[in-house]
Amino acid sequence: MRRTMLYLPGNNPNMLTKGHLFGSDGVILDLEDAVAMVEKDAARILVSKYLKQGEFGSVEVTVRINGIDTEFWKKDLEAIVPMKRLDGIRAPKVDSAETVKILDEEISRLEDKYGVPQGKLKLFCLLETAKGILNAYEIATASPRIAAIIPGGEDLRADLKTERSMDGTELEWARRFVVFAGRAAGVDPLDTVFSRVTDDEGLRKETQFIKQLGFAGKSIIHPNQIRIIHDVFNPTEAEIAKAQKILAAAKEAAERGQGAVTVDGKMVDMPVVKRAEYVLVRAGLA
Ligand SMILES: CC(C)(COP(=O)(O)OP(=O)(O)OC[C@H]1O[C@@H](n2cnc3c(N)ncnc32)[C@H](O)[C@@H]1OP(=O)(O)O)[C@@H](O)C(=O)NCCC(=O)NCCSC(=O)C[C@@](O)(CC(=O)O)C(=O)O
Ligand SMILES: [Mg+2]
Repeated sequence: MRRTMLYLPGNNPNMLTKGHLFGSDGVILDLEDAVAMVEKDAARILVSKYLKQGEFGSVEVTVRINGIDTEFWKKDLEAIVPMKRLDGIRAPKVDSAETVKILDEEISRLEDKYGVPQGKLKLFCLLETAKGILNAYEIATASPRIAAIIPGGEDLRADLKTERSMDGTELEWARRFVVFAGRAAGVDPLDTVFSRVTDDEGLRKETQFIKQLGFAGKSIIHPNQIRIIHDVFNPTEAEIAKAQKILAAAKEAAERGQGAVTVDGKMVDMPVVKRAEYVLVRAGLA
């Protein structure tokens, strides 16, 4: 599950040490925008050291490298690819399949060089420009490494020459498009960060909205955001009971040779069964 992926600034030993203890599904050790230019080299060394020696429990560990238009990205990859505890790479500002190919080739070269199984490292692509959003499907299908596509809301707002609103209207179309592209490609659509770290109600509302759109989870910047997002994504007891009732009724119907049946006055057919199964997957019961 990728309900929550917590950013840990790569130059902050305090956050790198305890970041995996808060209960998020993943952590993102950041070498890009959370790290000032003068700290880039120090952060790379620190992150590499944490991947080598640090304890991350069972969370999914990714590193956000710098963009391929910078002088840093190759050095970033060289420092992290050999490290056993790395599960994936979050690439910023991906705007075309060509960007994915460049990243893919370099990661493959380094996997070969360091004896890492080919394809072990997954790619999480941040789409942070209008061009990147429009190319979402070709990006999502550009390599078997792609695990997720993610709109980078803050950079995208800058590219769109708009501002952050309370309800995120300016991102609505991009979010819907990323969900369609991700689901069509069979990769996870993950949402961008919610920047108002003390606005719990705002976060809950936004999470309910993006879950309803079809996102699989959300990037986060503060540990306090984890509980709220899990609360929204985790099925309730009532949802679990309903899903179990639907699956039992559908099984009985199938045994009688019926494809559709009524449960509590509503039709249950194959798509409803699939959704019920997904509820149980999210509850960890399937
Ligand atoms: C916001 C703030 C400064 C607030 O700090 P404050 O210190 O005021 O918070 P407090 O409440 O006082 O912290 C209480 C205790 O929790 C600890 N604690 C807090 N945050 C923690 C954490 N993340 N990990 C572990 N520990 C944490 C803290 O160390 C303290 O521990 P202690 O001192 O021991 O009591 C802090 O959270 C923070 O730096 N966040 C990460 C920021 C970041 O990474 N930005 C870049 C990624 S986004 C981006 O790039 C946008 C994107 O590119 C992509 C996209 O959308 O995906 C786009 O374009 O959209
Ligand atoms: Mg960004």
